Formats: sequence, structure tokens, C-alpha cells
Amino acid sequence: MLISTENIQYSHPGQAPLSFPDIHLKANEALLVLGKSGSGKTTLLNILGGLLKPHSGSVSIDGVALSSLEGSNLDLFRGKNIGIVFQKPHLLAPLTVEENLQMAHYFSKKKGQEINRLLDELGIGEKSKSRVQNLSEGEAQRVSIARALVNSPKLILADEPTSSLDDENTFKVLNLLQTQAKKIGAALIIVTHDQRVKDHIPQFIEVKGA
Ligand SMILES: Nc1ncnc2c1ncn2[C@@H]1O[C@H](COP(=O)(O)OP(=O)(O)OP(=O)(O)O)[C@@H](O)[C@H]1O
Repeated sequence: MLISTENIQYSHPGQAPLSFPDIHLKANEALLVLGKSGSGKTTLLNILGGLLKPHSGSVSIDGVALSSLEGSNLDLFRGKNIGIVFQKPHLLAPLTVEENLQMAHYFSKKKGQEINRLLDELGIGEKSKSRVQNLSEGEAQRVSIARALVNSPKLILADEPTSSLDDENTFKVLNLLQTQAKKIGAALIIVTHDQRVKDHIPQFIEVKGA
């Protein structure tokens, strides 16, 4: 298994504890995380990415228990092995597209994929020297996908990557994520409440909230 979880629970301050179904996913497989708004999907994704520590239960990625890593070791492990596409692109707006991706290489201390080829594959090659603040929302989203992929991670986590897109672009983004995940042999987990995504990825878990 590339990623396995067991009995994860998490409580936000003042909230009832959230329990999550176990995940067992191999390299090259894709899984959807479905659930109503507020059920805990983003919370789960943050736990899988090592951004939140579960209050109980465990997460193991490529045989490494996330609970065994702390601080800069956890950051380095995440940089090398996990690519995260956040709900809103967290990019450095004053920097160019290319510079944002170079930063990801720098922080992971990993060579990773060739930046300009990756941008070409995502259809934004001609934007590599543009500042992120001058991009459209859809372009910024593709840059955020490129940033998640640039270190060839073993696990790709995407939080609602299609929620603000029309049908045509939903298709395109799903295809990009799936094609790129296959190419680098990664496991892909997509959080969504977008019914359109279910037609493309059959495997899913459902988060039910507290
Ligand atoms: N930092 C926080 N402090 C307190 N409560 C929080 C915090 N973050 C999330 N919550 C609560 O935890 C629950 C789960 O939130 P989460 O964002 O994981 O849900 P979600 O399924 O991703 O929702 P959506 O589909 O609307 O993005 C919600 O009730 C939310 O209000």
C-alpha cells in the first residue's frame, strides 16, 4: 500500500470528534473522498498531508508512520513525497509561475520534473514568465497543480480541484491529474462534493461528519 490509515479521529476546538473511514490505496490508484459540506473532508486531507495531527489513529505513507516525523523532518518528507493541490491556490503572487515551481524544488531538496515541460503538458507553458498575480483563476489553478506535481510525489492530494470549474474544465483538470498521477506512478486522492467527478473515478470513501 502506498497509503494506509487506521481509525483516524480528530476534534476541532469546541466541536464533536470527527471519525474517518480507513483508507488503503496503492500506487497508481485513485480514490475520491466524498461527503457533505462541513463533514470533515478538508480536515481528513490535512491529516493525510501531515498538516494536522490526528488525535487518535495512524497514517502510514510508503511504509513511514507520519506520527514518527516532526518539524523539519516532516516538512522534508512532505516536500519529497506528497503533492497537495489546495482548495484555493496558495501561490506566491508577486513571483512568476516558474519561480513558484522552483521554490518547490528548493524546499524539497529534490530535482523533480523539468518545469517547462510540465507547464507545457498542463497547457500553461507560455505563462512560465508571468507573475501569478496576473493569471486567471483557471490558470492559477493549473499552476497550483503543476506545483503539486513538480517533485514527482508518491501521493497527490487535491482538495475540491473542480468546484469552481465548468464541465469542460472539470474534465480537463481531472484528466490532467489522472494522467500525471499515472505518469509518475503516484496514488491520487481527490476531495470533492462534485457529482461530476464520480463518473470518472469509481473508488470512493464517504466522510459522514461528527
Ligand atoms: N480550525 C477550525 N476550528 C474549529 N472548527 C473547525 C476548524 N476547521 C474546520 N472546523 C469545523 O470542522 C468541520 C469539518 O470542516 P472541514 O473543512 O473539514 O469540512 P469539509 O467537508 O471539507 O467542508 P466543505 O465541503 O464545506 O469544504 C466543520 O464543522 C467545520 O466548521
